[in-house]
Amino acid sequence: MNAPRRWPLAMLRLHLVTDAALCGPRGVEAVVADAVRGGASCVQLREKHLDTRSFVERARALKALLEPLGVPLIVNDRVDVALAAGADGVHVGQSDMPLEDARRLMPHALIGLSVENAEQVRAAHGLPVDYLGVSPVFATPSKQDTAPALGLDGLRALRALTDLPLIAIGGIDLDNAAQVMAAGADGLAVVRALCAAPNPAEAARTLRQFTDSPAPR
Ligand SMILES: Cc1ncc(COP(=O)(O)OP(=O)(O)O)c(N)n1
Ligand SMILES: Cc1ncsc1CCOP(=O)(O)O
Ligand SMILES: [Mg+2]
Repeated sequence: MNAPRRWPLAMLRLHLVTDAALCGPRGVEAVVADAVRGGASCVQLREKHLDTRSFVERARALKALLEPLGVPLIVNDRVDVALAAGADGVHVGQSDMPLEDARRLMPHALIGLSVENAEQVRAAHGLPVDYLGVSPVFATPSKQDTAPALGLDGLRALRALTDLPLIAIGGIDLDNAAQVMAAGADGLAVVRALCAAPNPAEAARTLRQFTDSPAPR
């Protein structure tokens, strides 16, 4: 049995995962502000190259931006950074801090876990997790070290194994978002579709149409 859901599904529908390089000269904060205005319902700060101090500063700045808007901030990989910045949660993968340790350190946080196959989905049963990030649905240039793409059939197969909220990630864009939702995702997580969008607010608005009115499965 998983713990009762503490975070409403509505908060998980459209998950912006940041990429500072793709945000470019606009900067991460401006892109996040724009995407949230369009309907991004949660933000994951993902920094693979920042030093710890800069990571904490960026997380604090985003938390200050998002708190008044009621949009949760999740930190990728780093429980210490999430705690220091007062973030709402953390996203951990299969090689990151074990989920149970993250939960012990952040008892009330929004905690997500990456899963790439059926074994990992089964192993997540009973863990104190709020959502599973299912990846990668499609091949993506945004992350190189992934398992082979699941495809829509792979996503459907994982959907059949769990009632935990499934947030699909990897190669999701405006053209395939409807199919991904129809294959059983509860929400979408995207990097390029928002960080590289000429108009992140408009892109978020369009993606929200797919997450909020999914085609029948
Ligand atoms: C929502 C979501 N799902 C999956 C991931 C991938 O996490 P992980 O496997 O730990 O890989 P990195 O993002 O740390 O490179 C994610 N970040 N978000
Ligand atoms: C962080 C991450 N985890 C699995 S795939 C991925 C990158 C997704 O990026 P994009 O939405 O640009 O394909
Ligand atoms: Mg990770």
